[in-house]
Amino acid sequence: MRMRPHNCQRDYKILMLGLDSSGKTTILYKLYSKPLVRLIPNTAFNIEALHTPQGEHLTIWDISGQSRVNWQFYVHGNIALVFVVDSTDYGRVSEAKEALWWIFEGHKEEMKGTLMVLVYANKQDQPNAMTVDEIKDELDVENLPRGRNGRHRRWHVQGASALMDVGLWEGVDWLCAQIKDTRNPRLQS
Ligand SMILES: Nc1nc2c(ncn2[C@@H]2O[C@H](COP(=O)(O)OP(=O)(O)OP(=O)(O)O)[C@@H](O)[C@H]2O)c(=O)[nH]1
Ligand SMILES: [Mg+2]
Repeated sequence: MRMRPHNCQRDYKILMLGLDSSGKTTILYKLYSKPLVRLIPNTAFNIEALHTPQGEHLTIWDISGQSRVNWQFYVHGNIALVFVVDSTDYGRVSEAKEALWWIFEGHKEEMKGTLMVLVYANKQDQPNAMTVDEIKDELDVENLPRGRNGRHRRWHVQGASALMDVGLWEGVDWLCAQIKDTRNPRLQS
């Protein structure tokens, strides 16, 4: 059975980035290929809004990885970054790391409110895929710069196969749990 986010109650903007061909659009398509789906396609990006039966609302912006320069136009105002990696692409994993770090280091002001990083280690259906731990180490996710007021950014590397529809909702559910935590006054800093 699919896991669905069950604890998001407001509108949240979420940015999905990653190198070209990592699987972003496939992930988006799989996540929203349900009766709840509302699709707003565009040439450079896709936006999908999910309304769950409980009234939760996530808006995910899927930006093409082909021209990374364009990413700068979308980095502002996202509560979370979803970064997608092709786990089979050993030749470009260092480029993926460089891209991930550039998002944060090159856009400190715009990204300061982005408190969560969900990495999809995608294409796990392939036998030669790097593991979740390998992707975590290759991207050095643990050491990403801190957010607003030096606040620790929460991160999670989720093994996934967009093709087989595996791991995607687990990632979304993690995001929703983190978003819920940010509303918890005890955890505000
Ligand atoms: N084996 C496998 N292939 C996948 C998976 N996810 C995506 N693909 C394939 O990877 C290719 C690229 O997928 P896209 O979703 O178009 O990649 P993208 O990240 O949106 O690429 P850009 O829009 O160019 O930035 C397609 O041929 C997909 O079928 C997966 O989990 N496993
Ligand atoms: Mg795409």
